[in-house]
Amino acid sequence: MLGRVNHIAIAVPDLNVATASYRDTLGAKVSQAQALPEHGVTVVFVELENTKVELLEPLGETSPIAAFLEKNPSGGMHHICYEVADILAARDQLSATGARVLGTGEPKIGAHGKPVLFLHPKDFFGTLIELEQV
Ligand SMILES: CC[C@H](C(=O)O)C(=O)SCCNC(=O)CCNC(=O)[C@H](O)C(C)(C)COP(=O)(O)OP(=O)(O)OC[C@H]1O[C@@H](n2cnc3c(N)ncnc32)[C@H](O)[C@@H]1OP(=O)(O)O
Ligand SMILES: [Co+2]
Repeated sequence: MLGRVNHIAIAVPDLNVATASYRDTLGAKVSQAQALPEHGVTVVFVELENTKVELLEPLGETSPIAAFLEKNPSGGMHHICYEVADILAARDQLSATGARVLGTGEPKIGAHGKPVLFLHPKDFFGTLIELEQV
């Protein structure tokens, strides 16, 4: 079911500080910040040769990363995003095994303009998984 790692996400308390650190200290290529109100986050992508790192800052009162940052105030690794060829087939296959698909269960359009879904971290060894259809 799984294809490539599309990105690894890090929740950060201050996106400007984190972006400057990746750009100026680590010498990485970084994207412009993108606000995604439907997802409750603002994102910057760090573009690497073999994958991307997604820096996430909470946006709005009901951000899904707010509780995570309360528990990890200096930030932390938040999720890993795997590519899948058919997100609805992946969802149905996973649901049949008892894995919890988060939210309504219907894919939303993610930061790359493609359908995404999230799987509960308690079902995958403490790691929140995002699936992105490519
Ligand atoms: C789509 C735009 C962009 C993109 O790439 O295109 C993004 O990636 S947006 C990313 C932000 N969106 C999401 O994270 C959506 C999915 N997340 C959720 O639905 C929630 O955050 C959820 C269900 C993972 C946790 O929410 P909840 O309100 O239940 O928070 P709790 O603090 O009560 O957590 C319950 C339990 O899970 C542990 N937990 C929470 N988050 C994580 C995590 N990121 N990694 C590992 N574990 C996590 C938390 O510690 C609690 O454990 P407990 O043992 O009970 O303390
Ligand atoms: Co993501």
